[in-house]
Amino acid sequence: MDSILQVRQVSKTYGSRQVLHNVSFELGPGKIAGLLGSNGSGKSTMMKLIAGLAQPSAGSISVLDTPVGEESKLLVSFMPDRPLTEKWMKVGDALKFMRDFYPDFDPEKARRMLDFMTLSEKSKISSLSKGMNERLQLTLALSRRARLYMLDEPIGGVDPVARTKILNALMEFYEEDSTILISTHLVSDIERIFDEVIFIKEGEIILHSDVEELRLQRGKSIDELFREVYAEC
Ligand SMILES: Nc1ncnc2c1ncn2[C@@H]1O[C@H](COP(=O)(O)OP(=O)(O)OP(=O)(O)O)[C@@H](O)[C@H]1O
Repeated sequence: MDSILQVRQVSKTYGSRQVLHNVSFELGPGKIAGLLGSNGSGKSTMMKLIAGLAQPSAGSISVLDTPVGEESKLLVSFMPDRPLTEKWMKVGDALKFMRDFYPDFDPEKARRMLDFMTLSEKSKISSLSKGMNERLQLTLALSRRARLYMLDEPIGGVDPVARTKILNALMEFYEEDSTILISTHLVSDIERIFDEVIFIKEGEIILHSDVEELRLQRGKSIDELFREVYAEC
């Protein structure tokens, strides 16, 4: 398998607290993978390390054989769980900001996505609802021509209608040769789009599997399995 992402024996410690324990996994091209875990299991920390926004305490990460650093940031588009945009901006300013910052940002794709999302370039970001803001952040992240997209809780805290819209946009605008890693604990809404899932519990990977194989093997939906595994958390 050609690997897009390689995570090798990564640990992360904050002060005296170890939040990731010897994590290893790989993702191939053209996959949508779910990074699933309950609150505090280490999903955001893992994504920040892959995005190069924090350093592992041990181990190594590479994207398309490029060790995580300045160069790998050009290959990875990251939608963090908190917006990168400033509240004073209008949606159009956010597009300009992205174009100035990232040479691979595609303004045409962003405009098509904004239409799909029923978002106007003239809207002030501070006036957007949480669901609309999530739509904007997803638009900005997916409008880069990256090889790996990472979306941290893209449907967190939004209503079911907005969730469906966000997931439909993801399927509509996803480039099929790229790879997407999506963190969430809201599994039932989103499991239909995953090719594979990674379960992370207390900073350790406890399962990494193809979704179809897992459903066949266990005779359960991913959501049912998730609820079983995290029942005691
Ligand atoms: N900068 C930090 N300093 C100290 N502890 C941190 C820091 N960032 C995260 N943690 C701790 O690391 C653990 C994992 O947090 P993380 O945000 O990665 O989990 P998560 O799975 O994304 O959770 P959630 O679903 O709640 O966002 C938590 O116990 C958190 O308190």
